[in-house]
This record gives sequence, structure tokens and C-alpha cells, in this order.
Amino acid sequence: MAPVTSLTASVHQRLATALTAALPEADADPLLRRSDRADFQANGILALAKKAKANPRELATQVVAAVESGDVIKDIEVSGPGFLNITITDRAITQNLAERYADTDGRLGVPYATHPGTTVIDYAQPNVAKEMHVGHLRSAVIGDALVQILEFTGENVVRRHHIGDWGTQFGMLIQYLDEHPHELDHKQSEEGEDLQQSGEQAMSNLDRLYKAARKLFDADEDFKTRARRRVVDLQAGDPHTLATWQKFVDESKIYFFSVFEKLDMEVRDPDIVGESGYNDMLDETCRLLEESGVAVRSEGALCVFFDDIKGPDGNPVPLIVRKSDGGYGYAATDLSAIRDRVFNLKATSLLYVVDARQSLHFRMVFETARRAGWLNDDVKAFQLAFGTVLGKDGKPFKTREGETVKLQDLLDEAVERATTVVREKAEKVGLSDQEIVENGQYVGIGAVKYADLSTSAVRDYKFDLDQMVSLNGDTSVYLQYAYARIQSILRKAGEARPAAHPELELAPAERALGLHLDQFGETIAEVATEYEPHKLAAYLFKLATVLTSFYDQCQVLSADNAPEVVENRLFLVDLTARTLHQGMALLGIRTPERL
Ligand SMILES: NC(=[NH2+])NCCC[C@H](N)C(=O)O
Repeated sequence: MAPVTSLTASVHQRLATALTAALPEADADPLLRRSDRADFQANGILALAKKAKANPRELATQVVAAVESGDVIKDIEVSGPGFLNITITDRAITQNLAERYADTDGRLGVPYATHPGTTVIDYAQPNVAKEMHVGHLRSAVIGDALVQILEFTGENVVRRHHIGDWGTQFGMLIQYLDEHPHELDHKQSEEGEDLQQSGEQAMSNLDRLYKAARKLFDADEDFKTRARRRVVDLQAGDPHTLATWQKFVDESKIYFFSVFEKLDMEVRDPDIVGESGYNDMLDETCRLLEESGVAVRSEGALCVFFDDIKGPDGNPVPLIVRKSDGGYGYAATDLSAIRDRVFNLKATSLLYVVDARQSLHFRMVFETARRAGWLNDDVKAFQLAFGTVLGKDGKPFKTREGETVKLQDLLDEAVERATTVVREKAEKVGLSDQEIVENGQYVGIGAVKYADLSTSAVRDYKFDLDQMVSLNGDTSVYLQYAYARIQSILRKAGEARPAAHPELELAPAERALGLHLDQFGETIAEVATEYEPHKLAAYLFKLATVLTSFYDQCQVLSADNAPEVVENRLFLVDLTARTLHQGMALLGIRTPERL
């Protein structure tokens, strides 16, 4: 299916042509914007006139005379010192939307990016043998949305879950498990045990083991020594030690997968390449950095120094690539991962969806990689540094007892509250028990995801379940209702089918809806280049509000309407539903048919 040229692009192209006719030497951008006064406003004439030392109003008048009007542009007039107000024809709107509607492959006429590349996204990276926290949730939700959005634009996306599966903390755990070999045994997995139950058991096993090992480590000097020896064994690749370590990784994955399943999110095992996955590259990474002079030895450690990168106390901080005891840390791993992603995976963009608290680390790592020549103008790295999740009280999100909140409990609570909301209307809508359960999940999980995605990622945001499942305001359930309401209208339409009628005159609310629908593709393109999923959320929310005003002003299934008006309105709402559905899917949120 051919992509649909947006109305903005059509108008832009006509204006640019007219501008070049009036001012041949100009590299003319008319700076077209949607406007409240007309459909569009062009603000670019003023600057162009200034540059050409021409009178702006005169130039604007020339452009108006040169513009090809008729099929798309209905009205164009000069306003103020040299702005242009542009109104487009109803026919152009309906025809444009009809083309989108006819696009049956689900793309709604949205074109692919002209120069897609390969983006490696580093997201959803919890740590082995540890509980996931709300920060991991945020990375997972934002990362997953960006994966979907970028893939939709035709980008080749490689997912990488850089889990924390390596480090000295494993010495203690491995030693403990070796001394208590049955601690990770599952109570012989019972008939019908599902991933959720195994996940919870896995985490409680790991948690119990971690606490016991920690206690012993702190109290027993001999154990401490044995544990330290295991770190050396692990790094030396001793097979037995590695096998025990692997048990922790496997157990943790059961837990991770249970959380991702609950989040209604696809994470694939081969995409989990944890810190340990780069062990074989660490030596060479250091050698390359040292040989090129990017890193130097300082007090036995291998370091990279920066003039302009300062730590929180204002003093310059070095990046330690290898410690003086020969051990490698987080930075060496990330630098090796960059080499892997650039040279093996052939990435053109590296995107890291990681907590803002790691920004200093990434600045130093990226700058080091740039100096080493691994990153450059053709291969860029970017950290989408997201803010902290706060509790209702505005403090970092904790339980009342000050403990980290268990993600599973949190998601369960969201689903529970959502189910209550769903149940209230269930009878009226005629939902079956199974639908109530399903919708409760879609609404609850959608609420958590949407709350994360609808504020700019760089900002901290408050985790407030009451607000998240509220039917009023900028929430996912509001959008889900908007979708379900359209489905209900389509069901009630009986014989009448959606069909575009470009010959019909449109009411203002219909034009507003149509013009907004036309911007779906441009919104996605912007979101994909700026890595700003909240702009897609904002687009969808606006779509739902424009739809509400449309209902206020235009009846769809009214006996007073001519049949073609009914058909045209059904077509408008159906395209709105498809756009909502597609947009929400890109955010990882389901839209139930009945709600
Ligand atoms: N390439 C990376 N360093 N990705 C981020 C990893 C996040 C880390 N596992 C954490 O929990 O904080």
C-alpha cells in the first residue's frame, strides 16, 4: 500500500513551490503550523523577506497569487505583517482520510522512514538475584514503546537487556549455595503451576538465599574468605563455580520473565545479553584504549580523564576502566558492549533507556568511545535518562515501612483497582466474567504503562494508582473507553457501514477530527527521531478529546442524518478507532473491544 501524503505535507509542498516562484533564490521553508484561526498558518515569509530585503506583506501577496489553489487549498490570505492563513477543502480532508482508511496493512498510510538504520536499544535490564524495582519497570515500559515505535518506522531494532549478572557479589552467593545445595530447589513444581507462581517462588528463594548469605558473610570471617576465593574462581572460569553461578541466572530469569509476562511485554531470551556476555572482550577493550592513549595508567588502575566532566562534588572524575587489582567494572563492560554493538551488530544508533542517576557514567563512557573512534557522527549513542518514580508524597517510591515495593504486588494492585472500575460498568455493557478479568488486566497494566509514558521521561513522576485508573483526565482507561465506545457505535450501526463521502461538507468538529487524524504519521516520525514517546501519548489523548467534541456536535447514528452522512461519520469514527488502537499498541497498551 502506498503511503499517504499528509495534508500538512501537501500544503507545505504547494507553498514551497509558490515561494520559490516568488523568490527564486530562496531556500524556502514556509514554516507551516496547525493553527486555530485557519487550518494552517505559515510564519516563514517574514524571515525570508527580511533576508531578501523585500517587503513581507508584498512577498506574502505574491505567494498567495502564485499558490495553486483548488483541490487542496480552499482559501489563503495574508494576515498581520506577512503571515499566511490557509484553509483547506473538505474534500481534501475526506479524501486523505479515505486513503488512510483503505490502507489495509494496519499502517494507516504512515510512510516508512526514508533512511532507516539499525538501533540497538538497551532497556529492561534488572539485576540477577535481586528484586526488580520501579526504575526497572520504567526502563522496560519506555524501552518497549520505543522498540515498537522505531520498528513501525522501518528501523532495524536490536534489543539488548543488559542485566547485571556479574560481579563480586556472586562470590558470596555461590559459596553459600554450594554449602546449602538445596536452597534453590523449587518445591517440586506442582501440576498446573504457572509462570506467575514460579516467578514469585524464584524471587522468594533468591531473596531468602541472599539474606542468609549476607548474614553469614558479615558474621563469619572464614565464610568471607571462602566467598572471596569464589570470586577469583568465577573470574577464572572454573566450571563448577560457573555452573553454580548459572543457577542464579536461570532462577532470576524465571522471575524476570514472570514480571515481563505480567507487564504484557515480550522479552526474548536471546536478547538478554548481560554483563557477563562481554567478559571475553574486556582485555582487548583495555588494550585498545591503552594503545590509542585514550586510557592511561594511574596508580595501577587504567583510567580515562576528562577536563569537562565533573562529579557531583564539582571535581573532575576519571573513568576507571580497570581497577588496580586487575578487576574490571561496569565501565569496561559497557565499553565492550559498545564495540559489540557497533562492529558486530552494525548499529547506527545506540539508545540506552537508563535511570538519570547513571548519566555521569554514560557521559564518560560515550566520550571515551568517541575518543577511541568507536562512536562518531555516523554512529551515535544516546542515554534516555529517565527521572525517578516518586510516591504520592513526592519522595522516592517506597512502602510505608520504607522498603522497596515489590513490582509484582504493585502490578497486582493496579489490576485489582482496574478490575473494580471495569466491574462497575460490566453489567451495563454485558461483560462476561472472563471479559471482566481480561479487561481488568488490560486496564490495570495499561494504566501503569501510560502513566510512565505520558509524562516526559526525563521528569520525575508520581506513582499514584488512584489517578492512573481514573476515568477522567489523561489516563489510558480514558483512551480505552474512547476506543470501546466507537466499537459500540459500529455494532449499533446495523446495516449502515462506514464509507467515505468526499463530496460532503464537513462540520467544524469533523474537520478538527480529520485534521488531527492526518497528523498521526508525523507524530510517530517525530517521536521516533526525538525518542519522546510522551508525544504519542499526548497525540492520542488529544485525539480522544477531539472525538468527544465531535460527539457533542455531531450525532453519528441519528435518524435525521442522510444515509451518506451516517456512513461518512461511521468512517470517521472507525478511522479514529483504528488510529487509537494502533497508537496504543505502539505504547504497549491493549484496547478491549467492549469495556
Ligand atoms: N548498559 C547498561 N549499563 N545498561 C543499564 C543497566 C542497568 C543496571 N543493571 C541497573 O540495574 O542499574
